[in-house]
Amino acid sequence: MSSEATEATPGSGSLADRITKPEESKPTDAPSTGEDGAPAGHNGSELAEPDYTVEVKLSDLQADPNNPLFSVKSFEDLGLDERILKGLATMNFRKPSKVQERALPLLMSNPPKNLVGQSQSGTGKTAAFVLNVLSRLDLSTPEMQSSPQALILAPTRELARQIVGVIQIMGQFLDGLVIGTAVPADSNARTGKMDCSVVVGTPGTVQDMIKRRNLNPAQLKVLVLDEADNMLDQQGLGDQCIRAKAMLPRNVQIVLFSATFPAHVYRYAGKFAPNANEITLQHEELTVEGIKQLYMDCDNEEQKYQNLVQLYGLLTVGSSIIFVRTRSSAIEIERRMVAEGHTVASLTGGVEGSQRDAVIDAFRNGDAKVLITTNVLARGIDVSTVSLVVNYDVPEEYAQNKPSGTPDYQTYLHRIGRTGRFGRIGVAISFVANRGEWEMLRKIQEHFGCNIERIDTNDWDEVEEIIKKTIKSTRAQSTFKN
Ligand SMILES: Nc1ncnc2c1ncn2[C@@H]1O[C@H](COP(=O)(O)OP(=O)(O)OP(=O)(O)O)[C@@H](O)[C@H]1O
Repeated sequence: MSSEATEATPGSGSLADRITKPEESKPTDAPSTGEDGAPAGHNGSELAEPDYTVEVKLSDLQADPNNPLFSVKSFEDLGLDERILKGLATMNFRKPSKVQERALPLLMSNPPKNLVGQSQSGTGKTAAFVLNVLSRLDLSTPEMQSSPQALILAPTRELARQIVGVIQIMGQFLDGLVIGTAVPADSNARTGKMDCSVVVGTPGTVQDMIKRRNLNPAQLKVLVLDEADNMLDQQGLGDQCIRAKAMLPRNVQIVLFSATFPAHVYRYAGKFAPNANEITLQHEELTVEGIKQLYMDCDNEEQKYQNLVQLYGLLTVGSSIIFVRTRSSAIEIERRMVAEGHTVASLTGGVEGSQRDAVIDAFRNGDAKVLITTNVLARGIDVSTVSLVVNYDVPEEYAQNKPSGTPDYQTYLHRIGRTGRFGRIGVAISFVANRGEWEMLRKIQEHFGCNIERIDTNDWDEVEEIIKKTIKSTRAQSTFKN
């Protein structure tokens, strides 16, 4: 796994920067929502796409028992508090997805039980754990409002901030709810106390805050690990999670979620969250149907760059993410493309937090449409306008016990899962420049039993037609009619 996802500088920042009350962040008018559910400005699709012809209804997908978005129940049936239902209504969430419908009764029953939950990328795992967290809070006194009662850990600052955004909107009608963000501070930031009801953060910073007594774990009732397989499997992050858990009350409810749980991590997850209820996927259910997977042959590394530039006009049709192996190649590709007059942004683990925040925020709101990044953004990031993912380098695993040329299956699935969110269609193109990459992609295809189609770069008109056609249907399906 890439070391990019680990935190560079555990620390803590100013209170004002880190703690938000929902009422402060509430827009003056009712939040505008994308037709699919998520509010605009919080990843929702506010796409005004006039030129499509096909419409796939979200309600049709949610009525199909074989679809991961299927449910028979409504949110009302799940016994949620009125104020939380009101929050969901502003997000235009009409019906739960399969994982939400299955997980919520298990999560919310008493006495609380641990849960290990798996569901495909983009199927609404965040809401599943956030709704349980919000349901379990006691906000009856100012003292409780400022006592951390739930702790949510995520592998990167971007994901932690995104989860904070979801809680802000979903919990906006819960008076007294205060949310704290515990992510590495910029080097000049001050330290502050986490006087809030929910803390979302990265493991190193959280562990550090507990140690420095800036975060009092005494009242914690729920611990959530998002992207749990990655957190538990990755050196550094795993240790930080274990140490953070050891500092929490013994009876805390432990909730682990991910789209992927490779067998060895799954066994370990069972130890981290003992006697847990389990929601798992069959191996053949892992891939998301709406993502069209393609690959392009490139003669050499330089031709990868040339192909990317050729693709550029298509990339800007929606938003797109280009995944590369190293920070230095992200920076180099950005430099060359910008020098040639293209507008692209890059985000890697090598830059200060505030700069990373500025880049991801620009990407979310559409100011930057092409984002070059490493595995640091492979997981969890939810930007519904992403219609194209490029694997500039096929993801490879670099574990000591793995021979070179071992594909990183999980990362492939998470990377391509940045598109095709909640029933949308997206395109994922992998560049293949040598025998090794070709072999890895072949293994990925075999592993997931999926079809990764070749597109011929000798005829760019045809390439354009294939991708545009799919992106066009992507856009068609981005505006769900409920
Ligand atoms: N019940 C719902 N109705 C409508 N939209 C929903 C619903 N639940 C979630 N969504 C939307 O679906 C998108 C994907 O949700 P989320 O980010 O939680 O997926 P995920 O399962 O955590 O994916 P990943 O594995 O990539 O982290 C979000 O934009 C979210 O707002």
